[in-house]
Amino acid sequence: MVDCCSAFGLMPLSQAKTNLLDKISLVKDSETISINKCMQRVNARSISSPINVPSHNNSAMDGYAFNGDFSQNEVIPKDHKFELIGIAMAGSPFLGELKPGQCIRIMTGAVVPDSANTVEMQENITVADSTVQLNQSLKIDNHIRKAGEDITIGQTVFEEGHLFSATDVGLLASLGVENVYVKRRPKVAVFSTGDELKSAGQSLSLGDIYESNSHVVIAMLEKMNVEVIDLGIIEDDYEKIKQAFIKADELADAVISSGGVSVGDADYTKDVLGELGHIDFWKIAIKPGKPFAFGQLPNSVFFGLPGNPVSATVTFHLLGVPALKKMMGTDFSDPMLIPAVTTDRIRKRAGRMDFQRGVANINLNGQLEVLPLAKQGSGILSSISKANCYIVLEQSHEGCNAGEKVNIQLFDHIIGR
Ligand SMILES: Nc1nc2c(c(=O)[nH]1)N[C@H]1C(S)=C(S)[C@@H](COP(=O)(O)OP(=O)(O)OC[C@H]3O[C@@H](n4cnc5c(N)ncnc54)[C@H](O)[C@@H]3O)O[C@H]1N2
Ligand code: MOO
Repeated sequence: MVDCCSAFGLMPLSQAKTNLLDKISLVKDSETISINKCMQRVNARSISSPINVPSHNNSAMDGYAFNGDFSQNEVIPKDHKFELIGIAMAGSPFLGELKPGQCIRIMTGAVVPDSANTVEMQENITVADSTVQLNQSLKIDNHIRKAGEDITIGQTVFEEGHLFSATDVGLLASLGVENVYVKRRPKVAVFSTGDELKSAGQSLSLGDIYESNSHVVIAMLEKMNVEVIDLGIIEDDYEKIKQAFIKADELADAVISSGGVSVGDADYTKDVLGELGHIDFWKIAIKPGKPFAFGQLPNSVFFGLPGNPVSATVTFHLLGVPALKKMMGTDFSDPMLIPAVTTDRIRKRAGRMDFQRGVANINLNGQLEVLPLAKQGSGILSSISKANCYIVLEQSHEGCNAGEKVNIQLFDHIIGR
């Protein structure tokens, strides 16, 4: 049976995504870099811990470490007194041995000697001369951070394919790791097509607009930490667009253009793609973003984003991001769909899967709600700039009233940490 969309030449998003991802291969090379440069880079070799973290039992508080007699029951009673025999600072351990009934002064992070079996914070202690008295009863192992309780020596800390975050950099540093072996950054060439497109600083004649799609795409590519090759604005001229394709294909693993993928008289993108390479598909059953084109060039894969700014952003999010993540060698699974209640009526006709722009937040009842933004046109860049999520409406969805449940996808879950 032919579904409504393939009858009109529109491919369902899931099928488009599967087709596209099948054609994406992982960048081959890897390199060694400093951990300080590894944010948003993909780990190319599993990393195991060279040490225990923490490497020694240490105190979680400024206070006193005791050798308490826990043989009767597991609590030392309030008012119990200990003899104070020394001090342990972070970086200056106490090297003696505590006998039962003895204690030492200890600072947060200092080694708890093997001969101490519990720690109390100084607020719960009374000290007079060399005697330390408990203001409340004390349990064994209190406030001791055990060696290896976070990570044990030899434990795998990062699998191959892990995308490093800022806190991962800290974790690597805490293990004494200086360098990591990571996948090469994919090279991505970007250009925009259109006679009407001008750059900031240029004056606008009637019909001209300031070009924005490459700025959005490049900003998102930089967030993904891929290598960007900015080829600028190309006029609506078949030969010039062809030359841009050839140059981009020579330089990059992936080429992303915007504009010229519809049916207008100056929409040359897919014709050039067909001449130089192969069109895998064109037109998908989504709104916005229907005329997206995907194909292959001799050395690279090609993503033809539609010119309308919201359509370009949506198609980059839905298809460009997972493809590049796959190329980078990291997780490219779909971002979470989260149920939320719409605060307003949503209009939609059955046919295309719709990615409306919304603002999600937790209301006073603790419920996740989403406001569908009023202006949903595919040229309204300010709406997507205001939004923090997509309201994801399946192809057959026919709109709904305020108070009904819809699914959302948070932008932060799409483009990553
Ligand atoms: N007869 C039909 N016309 C259109 C259809 C259709 O199915 N039949 N589809 C519409 C849809 S949906 C979209 S989306 C657009 C996509 O068209 P193109 O990819 O060919 O894009 P352009 O025509 O070049 O531009 C569309 C629009 O976006 C502005 N634009 C283009 N590039 C940029 C840029 N880099 N920065 C900012 N704005 C840009 C451009 O000025 C136009 O206003 O086609 C519909 N038409
Ligand atoms: O798909 Mo177009 O992107 O609806 O404006």
